Amino acid sequence: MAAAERSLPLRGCHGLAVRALQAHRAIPQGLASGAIPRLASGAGPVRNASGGGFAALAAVPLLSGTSHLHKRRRRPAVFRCAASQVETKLPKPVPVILLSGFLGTGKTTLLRHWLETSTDRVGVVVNDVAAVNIDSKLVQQMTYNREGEVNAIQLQNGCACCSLGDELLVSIYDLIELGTQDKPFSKIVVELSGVAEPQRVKENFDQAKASGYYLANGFELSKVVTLLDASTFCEEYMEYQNILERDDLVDGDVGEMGDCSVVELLVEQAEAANIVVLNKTDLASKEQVEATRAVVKAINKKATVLETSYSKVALDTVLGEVGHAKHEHGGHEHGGHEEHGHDGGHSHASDCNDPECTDESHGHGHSHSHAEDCSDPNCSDASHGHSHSHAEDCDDPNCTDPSHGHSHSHGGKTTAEERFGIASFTYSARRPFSEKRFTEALKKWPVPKHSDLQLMLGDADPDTDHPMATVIRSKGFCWLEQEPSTRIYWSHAGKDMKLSYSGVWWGAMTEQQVKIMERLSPGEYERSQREEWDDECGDRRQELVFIGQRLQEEAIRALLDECLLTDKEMKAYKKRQEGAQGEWGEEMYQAAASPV
Ligand SMILES: Nc1nc2c(ncn2[C@@H]2O[C@H](COP(=O)(O)OP(=O)(O)OP(=O)(O)O)[C@@H](O)[C@H]2O)c(=O)[nH]1
Repeated sequence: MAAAERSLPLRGCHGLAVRALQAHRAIPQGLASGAIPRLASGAGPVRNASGGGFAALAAVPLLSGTSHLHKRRRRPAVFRCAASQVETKLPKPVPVILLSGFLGTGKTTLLRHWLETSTDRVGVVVNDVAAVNIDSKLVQQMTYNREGEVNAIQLQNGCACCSLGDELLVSIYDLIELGTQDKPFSKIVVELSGVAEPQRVKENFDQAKASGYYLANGFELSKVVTLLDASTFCEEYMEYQNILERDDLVDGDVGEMGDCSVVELLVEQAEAANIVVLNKTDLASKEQVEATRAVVKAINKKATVLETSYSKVALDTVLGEVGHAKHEHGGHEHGGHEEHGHDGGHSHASDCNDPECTDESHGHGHSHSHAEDCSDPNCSDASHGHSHSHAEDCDDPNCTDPSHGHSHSHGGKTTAEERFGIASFTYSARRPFSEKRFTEALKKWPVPKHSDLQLMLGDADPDTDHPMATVIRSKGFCWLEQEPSTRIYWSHAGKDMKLSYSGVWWGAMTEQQVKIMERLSPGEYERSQREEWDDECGDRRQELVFIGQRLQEEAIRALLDECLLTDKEMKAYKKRQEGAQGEWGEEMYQAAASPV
């Protein structure tokens, strides 16, 4: 084994768990090499070295935050038809679970747990606030469930307000279409970004359904699950109260108001949930967990509250917990679980005679068909046809109908930036960090740090003015001088930072190793070559996303740039690496080389 290379952990390449390896062995060949669905042709060239077109598709980003696919798919209003006209021909709607929670609360951990343990085929949409979707790169490896069936993953980056409108519907619609090519998905899980407001997403779904928008057919919103960090939630919630009481801040300092709004977002996410998961109980005291539970109950008394660490909540528990997502309207509420009757005192078959009611699940004796255009200029009922085509942009600034075209009109800002002052940027570089300077830079950052690596990160002399002090969440991959083959995962959320092994860079493998790993993670090598490759470094890189308020982007960039090897150091590094590539631990060979 090369001196610089530590033994390869059996946890696997690119985070692939041994369990996933076993699941993969059970995959029928025919399934792994299934036909490439029609959808693929619209998603750009899909090539797959392993011949597993379907599997490769699972790892291909079908949406990347731009609206090109959405624009291509927009059809004029004439294609819309009332739900009642097509209802009878549709198969059972696929339940959709919205997974929400503030930055770093454990959503991806939960999603990975579900994908690892699921015996059904699950469709996944991963939305991330930053331009680089780190979460999707972690989830993409979970291509197969325990039965060897292919899951499918769609990616979405960017503006929660806009892209979670009809682009989210497009993603779900595409997954449902994909399900018709093979075994349908038993459920679809949407991991919302940490700054998304689930209530807005629910409203978008409701409106799209009500309007009979074709993209909304085939699924139903089943649950909203919100994760909270039990170790930090209360403190943040209490801080909100304190700041509000301080007139000096409320009146004068708009910047500080941004801090208040983060808490508003936490509250909104808890409010919209059917199930609230108090996660990270291992980091919380008993009092913190109890206090969090009490606050959540005060915010949302109908939600079921679960406690766990490392997001160990069974998917079946979530699905079995309540029937349908909570619908609220007017003065009466359709409860999520025990109160859930979905009949607000009248049958759906009969007409509701509440003139104020806009709930599409009630019968209403409206005077025109949904297929026709409504000519009332003041009508805001999304279930009525309105006069502009989906192919065109709607210019009503107040319109929230997801079936209408809306250009991104935030002047380049996302809602997270506008409402909460939360921005993000990605730091990228193609040089390793000097271990010494990297360690020094992190030491002064005033958050507790953990590491699987042998780095001395203890926070001696923490600097409260550290450039990273305003970062709420940071994550991504890094490349260290002393770990030339190992992809290192950097994950920091609130008051916790960890560096862990995340497999081996593709660029550090021999040809034979690549072949073995491709069998475990079909399509991943190709994807990496397409998206992450550099002739000299392969996929080795620094790729770190920083999310926070009043981010000191320049200072963070300068700090990390300082950690990169200098030209002289780089020369010495390359010399050391010559001929150092390629040895694996025996156990890795044994696991990977077993017949599929
Ligand atoms: N100690 C501890 N760490 C946890 C727990 N759950 C998740 N983590 C860690 O917290 C970090 C963030 O977890 P993720 O699952 O990526 O969080 P997320 O909500 O998907 O993050 P964003 O998508 O960026 O909002 C990772 O380093 C996880 O390993 C937990 O219960 N206890």
